[in-house]
Amino acid sequence: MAPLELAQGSMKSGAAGITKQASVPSCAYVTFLAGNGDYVKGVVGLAKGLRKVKSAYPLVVAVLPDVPEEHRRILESQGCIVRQIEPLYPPENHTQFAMAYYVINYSKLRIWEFMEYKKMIYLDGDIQVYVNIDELFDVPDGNLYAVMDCFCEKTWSHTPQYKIGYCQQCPEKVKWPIEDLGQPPSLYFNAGMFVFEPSIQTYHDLLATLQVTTPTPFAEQDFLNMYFRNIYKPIPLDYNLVLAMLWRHPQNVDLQKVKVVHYCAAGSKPWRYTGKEENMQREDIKKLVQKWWDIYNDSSLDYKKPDVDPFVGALSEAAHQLHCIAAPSAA
Ligand SMILES: O=c1ccn([C@@H]2O[C@H](COP(=O)(O)OP(=O)(O)O)[C@@H](O)[C@H]2O)c(=O)[nH]1
Ligand SMILES: OC[C@H]1O[C@H](O[C@@H]2[C@@H](O)[C@H](O)[C@@H](O)[C@H](O)[C@@H]2O)[C@H](O)[C@@H](O)[C@H]1O
Ligand SMILES: [Mn+2]
Repeated sequence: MAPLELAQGSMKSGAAGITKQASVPSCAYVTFLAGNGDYVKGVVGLAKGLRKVKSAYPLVVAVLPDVPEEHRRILESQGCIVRQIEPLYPPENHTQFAMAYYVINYSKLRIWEFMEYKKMIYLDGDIQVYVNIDELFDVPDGNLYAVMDCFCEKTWSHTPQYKIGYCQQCPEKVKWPIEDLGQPPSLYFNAGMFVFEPSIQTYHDLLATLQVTTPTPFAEQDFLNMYFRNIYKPIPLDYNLVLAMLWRHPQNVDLQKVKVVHYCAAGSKPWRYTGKEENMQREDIKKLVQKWWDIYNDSSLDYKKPDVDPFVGALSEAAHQLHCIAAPSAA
């Protein structure tokens, strides 16, 4: 039998007996799930999509307490690591969110507390990964990486940029009138996908800052853009195709190169798709929705628990248990 390979960061015997080796923080994908509705289908699809592209990293699902046990079991049966988080709300205010349900999205901020991971890639549950993006775990530390959003949908009609027809996706088309409106808005990312580093200091500062920040229409997306404006680094839209780009900025999109699709346009959630909303009869939209369903319905992509020889399993469990025992003092 091949020599037993214990789990990384497990116990190694040393001259002075057992010495504890600190476990190395790893990386993971993380998504967010709230409620007992149908978004769980989005997360199952995401888990299967990451498996299809052979990602080397697990998918953690941060679930609010209102996610039912049955949905949690479904996610665990698909190989997800389910972690409950507590809801997080902005200060009381009469803000009109672009979508009323956006208020629950502030709970996403809890993922900064996932300290067992050195770097994580957050993905909305309405995102699908069609090409492996594990390379993003190798980006330099110290920044938040995400794709620039688009200001052209009606959801932006409350903003000055929408009113004058300015969008960061085509800044030359309508120049920002500095003399009238001052500096143009900072580069603004879509918060459906970002690469970040969990940090307990950042987490506590996020929560403290949230409590003294007036909520705005795009809820936690606006807040994250304000908070990380000095360390935000744009990455190519291939990593998060906000669907509206297909009709708002087709010149910026090459579907052959797109790796990640974000089904955030009204009516585009595949598990709710009826084709009735504006733009939903486009051939590219119909193809992308079908592409999502092909993965969701592909049983060959279901998680298969690895077979573990009972002896090996017991030994590795014992090693894991030992890992938690403090090394005897040298004295
Ligand atoms: O009822 C809900 C609403 C939102 N979400 C989660 O919050 C994310 C952000 O919401 P959504 O994607 O609908 O916002 P959009 O990107 O469409 O603006 C979703 O992808 C889900 O991961 C959820 O789990 N349940
Ligand atoms: O809670 C605010 C949400 O704001 C963002 O969605 C918006 C944004 O992308 C707009 O630019 C689009 O016009 C709109 O369709 C889309 O729904 C994030 O995708 C989502 O994760 C979440 O942060
Ligand atoms: Mn989304």
